Amino acid sequence: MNILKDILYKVNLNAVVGGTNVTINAIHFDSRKVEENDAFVAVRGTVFDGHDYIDVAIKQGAIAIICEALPTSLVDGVTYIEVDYSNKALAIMASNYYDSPSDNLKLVGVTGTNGKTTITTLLYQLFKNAGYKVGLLSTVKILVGDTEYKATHTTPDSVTINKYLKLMNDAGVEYCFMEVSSHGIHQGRAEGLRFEGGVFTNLSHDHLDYHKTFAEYRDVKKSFFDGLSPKAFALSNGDDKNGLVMLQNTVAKKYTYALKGYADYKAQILENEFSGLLLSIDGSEVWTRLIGNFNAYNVLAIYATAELLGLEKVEILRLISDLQSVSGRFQYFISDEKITAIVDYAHTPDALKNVLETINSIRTKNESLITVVGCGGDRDKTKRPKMGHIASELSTKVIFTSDNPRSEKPETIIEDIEKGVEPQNFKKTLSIVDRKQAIKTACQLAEANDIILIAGKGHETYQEVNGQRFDFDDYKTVEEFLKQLQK
Ligand SMILES: CC(=O)N[C@H]1[C@@H](OP(=O)(O)OP(=O)(O)OC[C@H]2O[C@@H](n3ccc(=O)[nH]c3=O)[C@H](O)[C@@H]2O)O[C@H](CO)[C@@H](O)[C@@H]1O[C@H](C)C(=O)N[C@@H](C)C(=O)N[C@H](CCC(=O)O)C(=O)O
Ligand SMILES: Nc1ncnc2c1ncn2[C@@H]1O[C@H](COP(=O)(O)OP(=O)(O)OP(=O)(O)O)[C@@H](O)[C@H]1O
Ligand SMILES: N[C@H](CCC[C@H](N)C(=O)O)C(=O)O
Ligand SMILES: [Mg+2]
Repeated sequence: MNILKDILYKVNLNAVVGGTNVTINAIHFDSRKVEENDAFVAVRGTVFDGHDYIDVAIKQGAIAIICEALPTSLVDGVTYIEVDYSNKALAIMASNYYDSPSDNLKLVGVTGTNGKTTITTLLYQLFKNAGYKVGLLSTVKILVGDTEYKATHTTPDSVTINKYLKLMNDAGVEYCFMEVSSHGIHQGRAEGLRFEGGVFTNLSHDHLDYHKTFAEYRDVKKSFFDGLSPKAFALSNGDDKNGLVMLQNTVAKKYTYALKGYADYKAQILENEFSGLLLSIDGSEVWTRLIGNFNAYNVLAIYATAELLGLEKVEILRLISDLQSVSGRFQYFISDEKITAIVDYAHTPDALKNVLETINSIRTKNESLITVVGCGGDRDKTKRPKMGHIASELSTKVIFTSDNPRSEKPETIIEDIEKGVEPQNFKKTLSIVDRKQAIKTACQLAEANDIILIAGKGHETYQEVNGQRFDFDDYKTVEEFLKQLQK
């Protein structure tokens, strides 16, 4: 669809100057990408204000400007549209432009602090193995059927989302599972999409640099459920303190899942080993390769979602037992020297605590747990001491190191982490700025039967320093060092 009038369908318009019966080539929110006959949507961001780039966009060929405040001088031949909230207008326009692609498949959004990638990726796997054509929008990658695209965000901008949903339509995709991040909700990236269902995982400390307070962070997540339609389902974690808050005002059909409290979908952990989890779900036993208590929640959420989407219970249980673990999520190997190396994406205090507690519940007293961990630069600083505290309290030894310092000084980030270490735990800790050296040291310290946890970067294959991404892969690095040590 490329007539401006049609692209603006369902957008709340405050003012229109100029004609809307014009043909638009593409929609952009970045002036630097605008070309002849495009529409430019001026968005107020965290650093810049798109309104300052309206003139630049017009010089580059924009023939329609969508903005929250009309410029004082208008250019002839350009159509100006004033809206309340550009981000929302952009998302609705993107959906119209790509012919409402979310109407043509069953889209399920997963939100919460941790577990989104795990749940969406495993739902993708499960539905694929059930014989359907499936799509995935995740932190790790975007999949349109079997075709893979690079992901730059957990939840991409609305134009990108709709572009991929359209590709999914063209490829005959029936189900799409997508991560819905709090930044994504707050910036309206998922506005205007038709969701078949929404899933809430859990809420714990993260992104308090962006959302300022925990209440604001919670309310942003909740607003995703508030926006679901009466035909959709809203599935929430009943054991999470904020699980029922998410369902408070939604008009969608409400369901809960829980291991502890009362819920529509219940599970119990029967066995929790390094090789996997034995669960009882809705009275049936099922074995899965996924490890740790927190994954019992993920598996239950997957089961409930598949059931709500219409799959047979017996079939779902069979498919769950076939699921392969997700890259960078509790990904582990055991070296010839019997050292276990685990790479995990735990980058929040709660995730780190869960992973360490899982390892501690499985390891014996004679086996040491050596943790290598850091915190991202230009991200929530208040989680740093918390992660330092948790890592040093729950490990035998800890090496603090760098994890995407971005524009910050890595030494300063490490100092912030160290502030959370209790005096009695200081002797357990070391700080090595270079992540490669930190991993090498962990390998040298480890003895047979010990466990090395490398947390925070999971699937990432880079280290981001001052706007540049250098190749770096936790899994490959630890694999190489443990091999070298064998010689
Ligand atoms: C903090 C944040 O979320 N920023 C996102 C936001 O950018 P911004 O608000 O900083 O934009 P800005 O640079 O201030 O610019 C404002 C507007 O002016 C425009 N502009 C700017 C300059 C110019 O010359 N011309 C021009 O038109 C920009 O295109 C933009 O539309 O909007 C951009 C477009 O959608 C995003 O790419 C960008 O993500 C940045 C790169 C980012 O790192 N985001 C992270 C924090 C993020 O979104 N993470 C979540 C996952 C979090 C989780 O773990 O749950 C995610 O979903 O990925
Ligand atoms: N249900 C869960 N509850 C708590 N922690 C979890 C849960 N699932 C996974 N984790 C932990 O959180 C880490 C990140 O998991 P995952 O990538 O699935 O989360 P995410 O929500 O997609 O994160 P992001 O916000 O970065 O996209 C895992 O490596 C694991 O340590
Ligand atoms: N989606 C999260 C990922 C954090 C991963 C960690 N390795 C880091 O760079 O802080 C973020 O952008 O905050
Ligand atoms: Mg994710």
